[in-house]
Amino acid sequence: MSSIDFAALAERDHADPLAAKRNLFRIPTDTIYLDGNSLGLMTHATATRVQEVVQRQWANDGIKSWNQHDWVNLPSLVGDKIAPIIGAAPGQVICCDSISVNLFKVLSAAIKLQDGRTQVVSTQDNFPTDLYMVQGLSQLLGEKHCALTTVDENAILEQPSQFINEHTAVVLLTEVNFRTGRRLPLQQLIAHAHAVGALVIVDLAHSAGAMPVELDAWQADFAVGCTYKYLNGGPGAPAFVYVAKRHLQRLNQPLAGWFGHAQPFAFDPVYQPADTIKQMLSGTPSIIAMSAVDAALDAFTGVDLQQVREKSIALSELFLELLASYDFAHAFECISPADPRARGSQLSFAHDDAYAICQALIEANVIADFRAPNYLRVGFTPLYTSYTDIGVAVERLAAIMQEESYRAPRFQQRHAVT
Ligand SMILES: Cc1ncc(COP(=O)(O)O)c(C=O)c1O
Ligand SMILES: Nc1c(O)cccc1C(=O)C[C@H](N)C(=O)O
Repeated sequence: MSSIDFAALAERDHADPLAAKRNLFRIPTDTIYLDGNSLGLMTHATATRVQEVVQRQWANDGIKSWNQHDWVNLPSLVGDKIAPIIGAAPGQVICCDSISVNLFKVLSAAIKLQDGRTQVVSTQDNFPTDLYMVQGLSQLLGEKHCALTTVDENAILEQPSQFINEHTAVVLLTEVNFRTGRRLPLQQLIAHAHAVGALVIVDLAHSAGAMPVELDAWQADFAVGCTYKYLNGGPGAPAFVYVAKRHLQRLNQPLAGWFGHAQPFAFDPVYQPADTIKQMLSGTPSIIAMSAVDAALDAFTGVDLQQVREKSIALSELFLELLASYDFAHAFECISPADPRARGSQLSFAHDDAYAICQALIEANVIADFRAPNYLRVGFTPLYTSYTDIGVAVERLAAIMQEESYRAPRFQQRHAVT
């Protein structure tokens, strides 16, 4: 048995320097949303902006809007808004396509820069699309030009020289593991890769907006990330890609589309890439979706990402502490690192009944998610998750576990998206 001290949690919310940011978001009624690591919530400003783009810009100004509302520069404007969140100086980030497509562009370009080296090293448990993109490129170019080696996360940390060495062309690392929430020490791994002449591509899907990221200071070569998780850009929102300034003049990305041309409206039959980050564009940007990202990013105005990180750690530690006070806690094996500095902004628990428990939580308006084979994930978004939220979530979880309501047949039925 346990009882949660909600007065103490309310005090922590009162003292929270980020508390006011919660008002910028549409929080579904009576809902504790712990899935911002998959799809962030919508801001009020986003809804207003999408209305504006659709009802006024497109409806009234039609094609004139490319100039009148600067639609044509939206990818780089949004890129420059994302840049400070990931520690990049202006001119190195652009918003476009998906992580998958952007990975294909930077992987191909990086391999080409390496002139002779062919090995791409990544982690076995990386998000599958990252590995698929290397496999696809390998099929296209042939194993002799691009070959994937996957390595266990522990092994890469314990013996970096064994896996990242003079044979390695590119190291592809996701900072935070989507399944376990484990955070890799990127700065250290980038330094090691550079010492042996390898280039590094970083996937920031679970980092951007959740913690400080210092791409320029770490000297990352390339990075990709999505805007639909902690940046709250909306379902399928366009992703971003970072190319370090030092590579911009000598890059050759293969999805050479007209928006990446030096002069798209010259309609030149011969491709001539822009010499700026715009060369990473391919086709026409999705303006409505990108406008949603643009508006959502305003929630980061004045935000200190160190404070975001501190609150993320405090929320996750609170979750663990409250959970531990219940008898049923022993059945939840936390597979995320015990040291909060080695985690992203989520906790993952292995439990034999994780799927049914997750469904029961969702029915109780605690939105968590499930990842195969038996992991329950809870994500913390410091801009809108409160300390009281954590108390309510654990209290509702306790009711589900104590009453064993998750055993009901309706919670066993699997959905297509989990
Ligand atoms: C680490 C990581 N990379 C890539 C993706 C997917 O990228 P996209 O669907 O934008 O191609 C995800 C989640 O969807 C992810 O967690
Ligand atoms: N991108 C997603 C989607 O289009 C549908 C459902 C979930 C997602 C996700 O973001 C999955 C996510 N990358 C994960 O960490 O599991």
